[in-house]
Amino acid sequence: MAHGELRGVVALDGPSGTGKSSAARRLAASLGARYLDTGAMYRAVTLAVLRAGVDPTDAEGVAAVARAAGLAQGDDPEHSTTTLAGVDVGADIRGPEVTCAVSPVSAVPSVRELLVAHQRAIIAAALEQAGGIVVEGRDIGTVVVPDAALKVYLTADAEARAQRRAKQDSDSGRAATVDATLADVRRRDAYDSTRAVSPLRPAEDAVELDTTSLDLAGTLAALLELVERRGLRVVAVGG
Ligand SMILES: Nc1ncnc2c1ncn2[C@@H]1O[C@H](COP(=O)(O)OP(=O)(O)OP(=O)(O)O)[C@@H](O)[C@H]1O
Ligand SMILES: Nc1ccn([C@@H]2O[C@H](COP(=O)(O)O)[C@@H](O)[C@H]2O)c(=O)n1
Repeated sequence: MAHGELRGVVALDGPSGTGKSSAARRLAASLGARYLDTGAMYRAVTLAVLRAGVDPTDAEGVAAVARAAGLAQGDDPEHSTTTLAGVDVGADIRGPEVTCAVSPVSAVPSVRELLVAHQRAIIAAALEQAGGIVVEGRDIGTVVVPDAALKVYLTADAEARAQRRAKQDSDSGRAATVDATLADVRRRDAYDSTRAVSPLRPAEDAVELDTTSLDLAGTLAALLELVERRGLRVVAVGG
């Protein structure tokens, strides 16, 4: 079904496993918009840190690696790419070592400064070229794009999120029990929401959407309705 085109920025924030990436990608694709996965950018810097043998809690070492990493993040919703010095790292950034170390790396203020500037540049170019972009992460509505046309904060019960993530891991050949995944989800959310800089929290003007009892199609439908209600969908003449 054609949904018309998005105008402006849709910011999707929320804890781990609430469906941000899946929903954001589909929303962008169905609205002819660009898509930015900011979590992939923090993951790529974390991969570079681990490869360099730097301690993820060593703020100065981490910042130096981030500056030299040569990170590039694509914004095509059908083919989201993440590269370091021109080499694709899309699969490597999803491994357990990166997932375990990404929160401390993301808490380093100079890493956030560097990546937020990078994200704003990608967003500005996308708005100029395509007119609309869906951006997902933890601080999009609060810090990266505080004037986003629509801010949505996705939530879901921790157990539902752990079940989704465990299924995703087992589908992609990574064994993980729901209990271990639940512990990981809780650990990461606690770290992300209590860090000093840009903690995970809903923007004051964000719409909260609980996806616990929704499937992906239901989440997408709810998002499309919010876009529609805000008047952010432009239908081409004759479309
Ligand atoms: N509403 C939903 N109902 C059922 N499963 C869902 C729903 N939304 C997402 N999923 C599934 O849950 C898993 C995690 O979703 P996704 O990666 O989009 O979450 P996320 O919020 O981006 O997580 P993270 O921040 O950790 O990257 C995926 O396998 C996805 O297909
Ligand atoms: N805007 C963001 C996005 C992500 N993070 C950190 O990256 C981690 C991985 O994110 P995923 O969405 O890929 O799971 C996340 O746990 C945060 O630590 C961030 O700080 N800000």
